[in-house]
Amino acid sequence: MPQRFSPGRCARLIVKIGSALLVDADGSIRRDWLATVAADIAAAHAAGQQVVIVSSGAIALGARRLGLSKGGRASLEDAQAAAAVGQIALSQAWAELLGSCGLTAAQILLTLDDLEDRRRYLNAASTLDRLLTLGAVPVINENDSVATAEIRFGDNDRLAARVAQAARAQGVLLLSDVDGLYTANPHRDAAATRIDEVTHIDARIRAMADGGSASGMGSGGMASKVEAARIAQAAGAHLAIASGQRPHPLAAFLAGGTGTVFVADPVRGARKSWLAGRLTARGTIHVDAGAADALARGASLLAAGAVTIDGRFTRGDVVEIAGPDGRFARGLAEYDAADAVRIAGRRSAEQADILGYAPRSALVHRDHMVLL
Ligand SMILES: Nc1ncnc2c1ncn2[C@@H]1O[C@H](COP(=O)(O)OP(=O)(O)O)[C@@H](O)[C@H]1O
Ligand SMILES: N[C@@H](CCC(=O)OP(=O)(O)O)C(=O)O
Repeated sequence: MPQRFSPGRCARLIVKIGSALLVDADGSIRRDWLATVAADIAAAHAAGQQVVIVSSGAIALGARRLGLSKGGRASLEDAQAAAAVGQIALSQAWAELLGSCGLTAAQILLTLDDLEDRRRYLNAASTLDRLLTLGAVPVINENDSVATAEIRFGDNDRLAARVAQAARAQGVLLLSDVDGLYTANPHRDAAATRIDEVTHIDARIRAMADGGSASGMGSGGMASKVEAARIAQAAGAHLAIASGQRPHPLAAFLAGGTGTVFVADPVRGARKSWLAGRLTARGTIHVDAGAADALARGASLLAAGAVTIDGRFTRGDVVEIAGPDGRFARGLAEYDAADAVRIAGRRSAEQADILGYAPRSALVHRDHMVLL
């Protein structure tokens, strides 16, 4: 295990547990195994660490109880119903198992919007902070019963990375049925080898990860873990993928077990890190090559460099910025879309006449922009 991520030293650690680990093939909770995870968390807690659990499994658990096909994922309505039934069983199991180790479980169910909207994000962050300070162990899942197709994470990997950001955690551990990122899906390619450390996620790394879930219970596959890693890195947290197949998986990893570590980027400001981790944007500003170069060197985006503008956004909304080679930055719009369209490609001197008011210094200011 690379020395740069020492999970035992993280004051705050997020541990995400996938459906395939939590739920048996017959649809029941793997209680004995889960008890060993609870014991590991209690040990970490006793050593002074604050641990947040992101627990999948509601849909898989509920599907069995409702007799739904395809693990409850045949339709959005099935998944919503299955989650409503499964989540009760899941919370009960966590409350009992953590309780028997002397810990207080605290459930939080989040939707994508709770973390994408800055005000709601700050609200969720302060709830988390308070719970951790009070010594409780937050157990988080997506609120699948009300999540809709458009407004949902759909996988708990990216949710865990966003939670790490909200909790200002130093590390995320994704426990899965596979012990890391391989050069190809190891279930399909016997020659695939595990990668120990990734500092920069590029197209080559993304191409290694399949989106499908071999167990048929999970949803994200490796692709969502790599995307989660990118969010965590940008938030200044290390992320590791490790196997949860055996009892006491957290203790095994903390003791130096194997896995793939995605090394954190240098920490940036809280707002920029929130921006980098966002999953949605209201529009896209397409810029020319000159503007793309200027932004890469740290400049603000001036209206003169904009070529076309897509989407409906208002001032302060998050927009993506795409150059000739594709999307490369994200920031807060200084104008509503309608005004942005009117001044796109125009020099500063022309803008006041077009707008009828004094133009702002940029379409997207560099203080409210991150390069991806
Ligand atoms: N490059 C890869 N390296 C490792 N596993 C991969 C890769 N590409 C795809 N996978 C698949 O990802 C699966 C883990 O994702 P998933 O089933 O969603 O797990 P979880 O329920 O833990 O989120 C592995 O079992 C494997 O089949
Ligand atoms: N929120 C869903 C889990 C979705 C999910 O990410 O599953 P997994 O890929 O197993 O971590 C549930 O509780 O069933």
